[in-house]
Amino acid sequence: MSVPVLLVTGFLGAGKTTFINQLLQGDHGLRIAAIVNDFGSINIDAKLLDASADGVIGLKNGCICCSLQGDLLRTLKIVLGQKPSPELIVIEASGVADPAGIVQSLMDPVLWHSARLEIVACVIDAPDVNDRVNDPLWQTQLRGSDVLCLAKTNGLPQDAIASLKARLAILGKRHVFDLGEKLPLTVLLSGGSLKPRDIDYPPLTDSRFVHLEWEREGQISMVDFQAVMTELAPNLLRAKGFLTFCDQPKGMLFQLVGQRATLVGSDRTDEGKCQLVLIGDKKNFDVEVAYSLLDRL
Ligand SMILES: Nc1nc2c(ncn2[C@@H]2O[C@H](COP(=O)(O)OP(=O)(O)OP(=O)(O)O)[C@@H](O)[C@H]2O)c(=O)[nH]1
Repeated sequence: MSVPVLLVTGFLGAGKTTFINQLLQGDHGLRIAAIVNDFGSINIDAKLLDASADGVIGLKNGCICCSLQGDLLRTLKIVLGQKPSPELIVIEASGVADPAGIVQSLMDPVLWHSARLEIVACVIDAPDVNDRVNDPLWQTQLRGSDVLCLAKTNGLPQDAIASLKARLAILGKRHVFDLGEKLPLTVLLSGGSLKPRDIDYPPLTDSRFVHLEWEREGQISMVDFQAVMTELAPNLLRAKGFLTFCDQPKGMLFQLVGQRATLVGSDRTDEGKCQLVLIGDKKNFDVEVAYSLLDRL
């Protein structure tokens, strides 16, 4: 029998990993396998996904919408060969991916017999919509999806959420869910087209992003790190990493989306090691400058 595939897309930092973790922890009773695509070579998202998934496989060093299409198909075959086999496969696209490229790969007629694309869900950072609405990649991700899932609605008034849903409906998206309402998986899956589909536009090849990966053995100073990030943040779209700070007993997970940064204790850090990924727009993020600042830490 063919295993349904849920493809989760959405802009950098929209909330895809958080959403998938909620799915993995849900009481649906399904065996779910997750495939996660990190833009760089450091597999941060795979580490953040809940260990309860029936196998989390990270695909790194490229994007499954273009350079890693072959890897995606090979990985799906491995996942499908697991015993017992998964009842749902969730694929998390990287935040720079055009879902059309991934959908194209999944339309492979041989694969379709064993894994069928059920639905493409786009996670939207609700408070961020005004800043993103004219971004061509954001628009492409929206257009290539069957359902939209609004993340980060906690703290937004109900009428703001309702008007956002109405606005997205005008863009042709009838199925807009608020993730704050703890969406049942069955409801989400029922929003799909449930049949193979054609792509009616060429996938976007977006090379406007640059990223930097920085690793360091040993601890760093929190004050110095905050100073570096304060300098870099205005030119970043996304940053995430596991860090170990002097005088802190535990490693920490650092997340930056736009100008919102968080630092929380984490068990998933590698002992005594720092790993950081920064992503920005080529126009204003200077990787060399960023490296030189980080290397002073
Ligand atoms: N307040 C709040 N924060 C959220 C919510 N969802 C995600 N976040 C935060 O937003 C940041 C990014 O979340 P992720 O789930 O890693 O986003 P992502 O889309 O997987 O990010 P990339 O894959 O790196 O593009 C993290 O700091 C999350 O804790 C939410 O519903 N509410």
